[in-house]
Amino acid sequence: MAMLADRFGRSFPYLRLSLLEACNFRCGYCLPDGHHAAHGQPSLLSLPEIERLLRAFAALGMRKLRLTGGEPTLRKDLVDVIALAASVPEIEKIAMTTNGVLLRRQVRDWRAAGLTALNVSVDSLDRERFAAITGHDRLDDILAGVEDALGLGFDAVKLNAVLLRGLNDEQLPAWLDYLRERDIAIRFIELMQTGDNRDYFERHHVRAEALQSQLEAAGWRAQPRAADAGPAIEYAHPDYAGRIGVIAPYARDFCASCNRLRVTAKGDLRLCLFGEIGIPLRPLLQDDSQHELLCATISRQLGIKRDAHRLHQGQTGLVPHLASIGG
Ligand SMILES: Nc1nc2c(ncn2[C@@H]2O[C@H](COP(=O)(O)OP(=O)(O)OP(=O)(O)O)[C@@H](O)[C@H]2O)c(=O)[nH]1
Ligand SMILES: C[S@@+](CC[C@H](N)C(=O)[O-])C[C@H]1O[C@@H](n2cnc3c(N)ncnc32)[C@H](O)[C@@H]1O
Ligand code: SF4
Ligand code: SF4
Repeated sequence: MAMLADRFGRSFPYLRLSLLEACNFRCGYCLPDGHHAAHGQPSLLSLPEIERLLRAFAALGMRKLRLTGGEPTLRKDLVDVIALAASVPEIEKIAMTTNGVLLRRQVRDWRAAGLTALNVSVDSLDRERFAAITGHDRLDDILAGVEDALGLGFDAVKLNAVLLRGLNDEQLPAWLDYLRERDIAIRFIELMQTGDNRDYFERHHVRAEALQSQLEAAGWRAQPRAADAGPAIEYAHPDYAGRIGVIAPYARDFCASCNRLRVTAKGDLRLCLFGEIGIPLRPLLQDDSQHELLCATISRQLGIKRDAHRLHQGQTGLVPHLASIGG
């Protein structure tokens, strides 16, 4: 079967699957008022639907799956979802992005079910700042869960912090202390505008380039990217066990290395994080006999994937907030 490719020569080994839109946090840039269930919301994809979806993407060359949300760990059958993904032979990497609140209690179960990599969002190492940004005073618990995860033999454990002017953009020294002895990556993400966060964006957006120059001046060196890697440019330094990544979506040519597709919790294919259309796949996930049609539908849609987002023009596409698609 043909591998997924688009008009711009890009291929797509990486699928980001959102397991649900709900979240238990209230990050100021994402869900400042918390999650509110929409009336008449369709039920989440069932395990058989997820299995058909993963088998189709795997047949089309997907080798890395990321589970995301909302908060993916709120899904009651998460361990079954991970085990199901692990049973698809072509899928080599099963990663998840989480706010980390359930790490301490559940990370061993996720690892045992087959999770191979973990990204945890930690916007600040300062307890009060963390609570102010996320709406929850849970930093200590989350960091303890990260320590647990580091002992479980994951291929990678990474942290994510959204760079926020005036809230956490002067905390590099604390991060450097944290990274000195730990084999972990912290990735600083440039805040992205979405449909709902315009005022917050205007107040707190800060370009990531200044941080990159600062790192380079201090002897951090950019590392080569793997073909299935996410969008971070990762830097290493001989004096530190950990690494620093920078995700700079407003940088020139950011989208040239796009290698990922998304499926929402309702089963819509999204060709871009900031795309204008959702292609409903759920009707094609109802029976194993639909496999070929499902694969052909996904492949065909790649023909209309755009070269890049239009964030510089303030076009944020369908997403009201990144919890609605999984980032
Ligand atoms: N604009 C844009 N942002 C992205 C894209 N992929 C990931 N991000 C953002 O990068 C941040 C970190 O994403 P993660 O869920 O940790 O995934 P990742 O960076 O692909 O992770 P790795 O596979 O470990 O490199 C989130 O804020 C995402 O929204 C993308 O295709 N476009
Ligand atoms: C949408 S969350 C979903 C997974 C999980 N709830 C979490 O926070 O890790 C995925 C990632 O997107 C990031 N994110 C959310 N909104 C963002 C925005 N407007 N700009 C940049 N990153 C954002 C979060 O910090 C998180 O690292
Ligand atoms: S960034 Fe993640 S944890 Fe924060 S509100 Fe959005 S979905 Fe929830
Ligand atoms: S913004 Fe769209 S095109 Fe650009 S890297 Fe992200 S998903 Fe790919």
